Amino acid sequence: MAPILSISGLSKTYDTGFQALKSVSLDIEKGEVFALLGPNGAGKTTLISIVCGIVNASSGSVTVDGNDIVRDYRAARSLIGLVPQELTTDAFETVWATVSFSRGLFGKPKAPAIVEKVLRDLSLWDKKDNKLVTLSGGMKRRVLIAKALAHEPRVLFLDEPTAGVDVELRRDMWRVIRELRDTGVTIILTTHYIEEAEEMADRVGVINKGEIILVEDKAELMRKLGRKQLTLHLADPLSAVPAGLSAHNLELSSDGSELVYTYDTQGERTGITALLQDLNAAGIRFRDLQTRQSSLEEIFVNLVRTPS
Ligand SMILES: Nc1ncnc2c1ncn2[C@@H]1O[C@H](COP(=O)(O)OP(=O)(O)OP(=O)(O)O)[C@@H](O)[C@H]1O
Repeated sequence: MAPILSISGLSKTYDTGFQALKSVSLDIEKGEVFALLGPNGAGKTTLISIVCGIVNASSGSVTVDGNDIVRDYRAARSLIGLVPQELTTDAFETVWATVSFSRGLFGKPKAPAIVEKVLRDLSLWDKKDNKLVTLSGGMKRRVLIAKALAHEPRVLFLDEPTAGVDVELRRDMWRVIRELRDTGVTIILTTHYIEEAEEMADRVGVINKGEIILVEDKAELMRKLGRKQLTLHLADPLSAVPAGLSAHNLELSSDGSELVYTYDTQGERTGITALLQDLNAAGIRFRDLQTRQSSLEEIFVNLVRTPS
């Protein structure tokens, strides 16, 4: 299946001479949730702004469902919705008016039934006559999404959808985004919350200093780069790792009560069997054990860490 969004060799140098994007290529499949992760200033907003026609690229091309964003800009733009971070419309408008107006901006004919469906899907229907100023933060965020959906885009960009919101609202937003995905909308979200990517995404792309340094299926990424730790809770504390166990990659906790073994989930052998045999031979008994996989957070920090 052809990708719904295809970005090819995209570069951007701002007037200041700063190169914010360096030949970025990326294909987004229809119906997926793609999380673009990156530290501050990595180029996420620049990338989205180019695709949405807000910023011009210096070179490269982008197509949306086969429509070039420069040559066929009308067709391309009508397929895209953008949920910005902030609500900038008139605070004294009603929800209904502001969402209907957004549809008009794309030259689409009035369609009360579609606006109604969008508002109902986002649980905003009973707020339709409320002025924006009277809404809670969570409801305002929903209005932002409703505005971006009013012209029935097939690809929805969410720029930091949960920046600065509390945990409850974040979970609420995640549910809303999942429901949208279930209706067939392709979703691309930028975030610096690893938890968000881990929770929501089918695939993860990492951008750093204007370059895409990795694109991977999320589960595959965690499997590939993930390291696992096996913690053994000892029956009797040790003062040092016994010499007989020095061949294993072991660390002893400061109170001597736990041995931590780190291994690569990618390795042919984990080494756990040999470790357990050697522990037995050394007469070390343990009361309990647990394993822990690295989180996307740890993987991400390792990826973007500048070598010192
Ligand atoms: N109009 C502009 N003129 C010059 N430099 C710019 C302009 N807009 C952005 N930049 C620079 O380009 C780089 C990338 O910015 P961008 O906003 O795309 O990053 P980001 O990944 O979205 O960051 P954040 O997570 O902080 O939003 C930054 O160094 C920024 O200072």
